[in-house]
Amino acid sequence: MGGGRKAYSALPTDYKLLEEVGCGASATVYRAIYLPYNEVVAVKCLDLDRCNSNLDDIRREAQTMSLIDHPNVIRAHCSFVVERFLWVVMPYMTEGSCLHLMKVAHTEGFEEQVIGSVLKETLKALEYLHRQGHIHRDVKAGNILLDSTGVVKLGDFGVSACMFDTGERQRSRNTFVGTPFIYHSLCWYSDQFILYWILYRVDIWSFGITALELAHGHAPFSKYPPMKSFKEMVAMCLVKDQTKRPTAEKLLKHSFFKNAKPPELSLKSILADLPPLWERVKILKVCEWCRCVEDLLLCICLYDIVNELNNALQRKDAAQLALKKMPSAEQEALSQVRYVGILTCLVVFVYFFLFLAERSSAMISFGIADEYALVLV
Ligand SMILES: Nc1ncnc2c1ncn2[C@@H]1O[C@H](COP(=O)(O)OP(=O)(O)OP(=O)(O)O)[C@@H](O)[C@H]1O
Repeated sequence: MGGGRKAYSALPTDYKLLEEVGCGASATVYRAIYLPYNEVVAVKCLDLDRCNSNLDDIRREAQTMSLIDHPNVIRAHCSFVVERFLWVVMPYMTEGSCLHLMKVAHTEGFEEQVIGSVLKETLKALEYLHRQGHIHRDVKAGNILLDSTGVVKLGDFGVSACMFDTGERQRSRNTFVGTPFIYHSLCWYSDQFILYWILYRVDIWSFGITALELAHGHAPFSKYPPMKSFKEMVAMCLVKDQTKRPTAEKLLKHSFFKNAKPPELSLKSILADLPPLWERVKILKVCEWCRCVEDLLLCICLYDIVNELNNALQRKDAAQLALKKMPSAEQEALSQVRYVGILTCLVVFVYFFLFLAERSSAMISFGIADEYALVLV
């Protein structure tokens, strides 16, 4: 590897996998030690059996990822196949993704200052990628990684996104991502340039959605009334007509980013007093498990209620047969009482269901808060 970059070997025995620090649709990410340098790295293990792309496509994407050279974009040190997994070795980002952080400790989203810094760094990454002819296509809070010194990097570029792409999307990825430099020069001389010009703006749309994601729960336009510039910036990204969306370069000049603090200052507030990343992953897993148990209990409850209603109806039918001998006024009164009973049951059932549905959606935040308190104790 040239350009003064450190070389990393493709020997799995040179890496000691430690704790799991993240899990995506097709991959698990581990904190690891690269033994020859005694350096902490992240190893993303992609399950090739769960991927749609062939190995050559995946290799090419990983190679593209290793050509990236920008402080705000995660670059792969190297990648190689180990049994049915592709290992992608990359710098370890001690605080994980923004999504992760929000789930564990900022369920209401981040404050304006933090959002401004994180988004500005992300935008710098996008501006670089677009200038190089790349389209990220998977901009989201789960792919914005942070470290304890306030470094922000856009991750997951060109590897996991391609895994599930098929048809047009896959073709366009191969065209625009697989051969960026040649393509970039060629497209200046062809109609395809127009296509490229439009396509990269999908990243701007996702960027707008990511901005809302980071502010989620904040009701961003109410809790912080002065966020007018934020609102305006997001609205610019979420214009339906792609040609009217701004470029990353233009967005960077927006007043919302002009006032953004450097991340090493603003991120301190959200990173303070948290357990290490791998502990947080465990907490989230426990919460996920609790949610599954709650769902299971809900199913059992519903099953019992439906069973009970069924039995009640059967009892009613049996009683009606017996009542045929009774005088009609008495029959009427009794059946009215039964109908009221069944109706009450149904109303209780609906209320109970709504209550549990609401609880189970709120559960993850409460669960995390409780678990987190336990860890801190
Ligand atoms: N270099 C890294 N350092 C530290 N943590 C990481 C690193 N890369 C990924 N992670 C953590 O692992 C999680 C899963 O990573 P991955 O890239 O597979 O996730 P994803 O993009 O959220 O999933 P998907 O592939 O389904 O889109 C991330 O959300 C992040 O918390």
